[in-house]
Amino acid sequence: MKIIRHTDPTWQETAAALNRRAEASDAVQEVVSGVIKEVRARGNAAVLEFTERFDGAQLTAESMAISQDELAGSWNLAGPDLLQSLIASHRNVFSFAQKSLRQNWSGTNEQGAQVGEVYHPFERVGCYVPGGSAPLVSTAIMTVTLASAAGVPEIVVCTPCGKDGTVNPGLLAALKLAGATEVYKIGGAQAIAAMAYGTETIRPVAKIFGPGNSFVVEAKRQAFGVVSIDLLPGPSEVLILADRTGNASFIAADILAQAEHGKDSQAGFITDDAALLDKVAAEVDRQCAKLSRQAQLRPVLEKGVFLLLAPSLEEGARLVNAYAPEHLTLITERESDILPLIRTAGAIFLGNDSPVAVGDFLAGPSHTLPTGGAGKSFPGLTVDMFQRRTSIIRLDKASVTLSEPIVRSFATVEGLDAHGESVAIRAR
Ligand SMILES: NC(=O)c1ccc[n+]([C@@H]2O[C@H](COP(=O)([O-])OP(=O)(O)OC[C@H]3O[C@@H](n4cnc5c(N)ncnc54)[C@H](O)[C@@H]3O)[C@@H](O)[C@H]2O)c1
Ligand SMILES: [Zn+2]
Repeated sequence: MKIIRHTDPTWQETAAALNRRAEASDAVQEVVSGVIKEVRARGNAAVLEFTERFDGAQLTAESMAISQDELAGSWNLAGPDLLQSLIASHRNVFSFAQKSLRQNWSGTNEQGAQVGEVYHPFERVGCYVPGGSAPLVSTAIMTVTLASAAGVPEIVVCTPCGKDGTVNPGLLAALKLAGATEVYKIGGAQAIAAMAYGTETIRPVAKIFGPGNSFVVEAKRQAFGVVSIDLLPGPSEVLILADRTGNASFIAADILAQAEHGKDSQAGFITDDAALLDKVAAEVDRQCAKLSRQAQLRPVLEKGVFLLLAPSLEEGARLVNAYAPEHLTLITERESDILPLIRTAGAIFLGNDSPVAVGDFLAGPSHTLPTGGAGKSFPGLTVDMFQRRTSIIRLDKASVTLSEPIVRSFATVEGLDAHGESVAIRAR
């Protein structure tokens, strides 16, 4: 763990380094553009080759698709305990999504023209569900459920398989419950390219959703334009901002829950209370010893965890905004002062009793959230991202007459006399 104090001589530089930008390394960009190029040119053959190279699985064009029977059968393999939990989580996520659906509306403008917005679900979307280091059963619920709630008829899912070519049955059960209509057991940049450009087996989608590792996220970024995308949800992270009212054991538990994701995940703790900082550091060490995923925890604790003593909670909030964390936990007796200052967090967890893990699995908002600083430009996944909006305009004689002089002056200055005439001809 890195410990940083505002009294350190290097404080300014360390604080400035927390101001992140979401960009993939040159190496990742290069690998991904190579994969996309191959998949565009050679379709299935390239997808299958990359699956063998990166996932160690030998698939064929037929075996890369999971049949509806296999999907339905997963329900019996998943076990009653997991099924109950999937159903509970799905209920919360579906009901949250229904509340944030956009509705059609229609009104009149100042000239009396009818104006409004109409929303339709996308016809065909792609959801990526990560599976490289763990089967992200929860991500199936947290993306596909929103597509279903928006009424998308064709929901394609790609998720990587293990070396033996299988996908965790619990993950398949979650996909079935959430409403996936096609599932392919491919992952990484090759899966994103297949959904964006299509192959002999996978018809292209209009928009791609869902989190993944740096290869997946970079592939979505490079496919943007051919398809639209939701956001850039990469390796998971948490930041905790607390004053003296923070519970050191709870805070340490959340840091460790984050660190066990392993690899590129990050956890930070910012406080204005020096005694709390020391207690949290001691608690992290104490609790870590009892956990099972030491291989994932140790490297993250070494490189990806920092504890920071800030001169004030306001300065802490400024650092939070610069960092733009995926998850922020805010614990303070001055919540009404500090909460309004936070502008870039993907999701905010309030108070000592709100573990991030409940947001990961159950609470209701999608856990698919911007990471790596992308929170400055992107919000987390919402159901309306599965709705395509269009606008409606209708005029009549009265409103066209009232609009005409205004159009004429724009047309004159822009030198577009046919525009002016197309309105005048109706107003006369
Ligand atoms: N931000 C969010 O909302 C959110 C939610 C859930 C998960 N996540 C993150 O998603 C990530 C999932 O990552 P993962 O790796 O477990 O699964 P993944 O499915 O995203 O990635 C696995 C794929 O990456 C490809 N790959 C691996 N190494 C490669 C290489 N060297 N070159 C090219 N391709 C390669 C492989 O094709 C493999 O199928 C985690 O970092 C997790 O934190 C984020
Ligand atoms: Zn998590």
